[in-house]
Amino acid sequence: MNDLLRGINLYLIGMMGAGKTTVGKLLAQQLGYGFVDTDEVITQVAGQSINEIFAEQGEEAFRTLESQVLSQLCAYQRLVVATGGGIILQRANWSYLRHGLIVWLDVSPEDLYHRLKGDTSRPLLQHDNPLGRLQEIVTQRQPLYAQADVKLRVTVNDTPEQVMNGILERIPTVIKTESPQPPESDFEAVEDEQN
Ligand SMILES: Nc1ncnc2c1ncn2[C@@H]1O[C@H](COP(=O)(O)OP(=O)(O)OP(=O)(O)O)[C@@H](O)[C@H]1O
Ligand SMILES: O=C(O)C1=C[C@@H](O)[C@@H](O)[C@H](O)C1
Ligand SMILES: [Mg+2]
Repeated sequence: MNDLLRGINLYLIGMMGAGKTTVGKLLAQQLGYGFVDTDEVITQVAGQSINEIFAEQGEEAFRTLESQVLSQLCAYQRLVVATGGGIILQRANWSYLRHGLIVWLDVSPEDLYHRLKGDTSRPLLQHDNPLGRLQEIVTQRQPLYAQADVKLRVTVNDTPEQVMNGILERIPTVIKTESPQPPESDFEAVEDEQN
């Protein structure tokens, strides 16, 4: 698999709660890659939680930080990057994501709700109807997530290990391999014609 990937980064995209952080860590371990979580880097750089950044600086400031962090990752190879759920919203981010292979973990709003109910760390879900909010956000973002190179539908029955294996199985089908060298005999035939 590492020969096929030739060090390119893997970017996991998808809704909050899709499993990008959970599966990303496993995938990095399996590939011997480094692991970076953009949400984690942002909270370290800002010295604030995501809730605090949204409340004190606003979502736009968060999106600016997110874009800066993502752009800097292009300088590195052999990374699995768990992105924030909204990373796909800014057009400029797509050129950074396209630096590597983009993998979408596609989870239904109902399954996301099941995973995240009671969670207070995602500011966009601090809502009186979190399931309705998830349904709205999924509907808005679906066409953007669908631009990924690898699209993996994940259901409640899929363990993080199964999701990781699903990603690894699909990579060979989407990697653009270098065109193979012609066999030795073809070179000889060309040389023969020239002589
Ligand atoms: N395949 C899975 N099966 C069961 N639970 C899972 C699976 N993937 C993730 N979870 C659980 O769902 C929750 C959210 O997962 P995680 O934090 O990895 O999502 P995320 O995509 O990184 O979300 P965010 O965009 O908010 O960072 C966690 O409690 C995690 O343990
Ligand atoms: O889907 C989103 O917009 C977000 C997802 C999380 O990963 C965080 O980046 C933040 O809570 C916003
Ligand atoms: Mg995450």
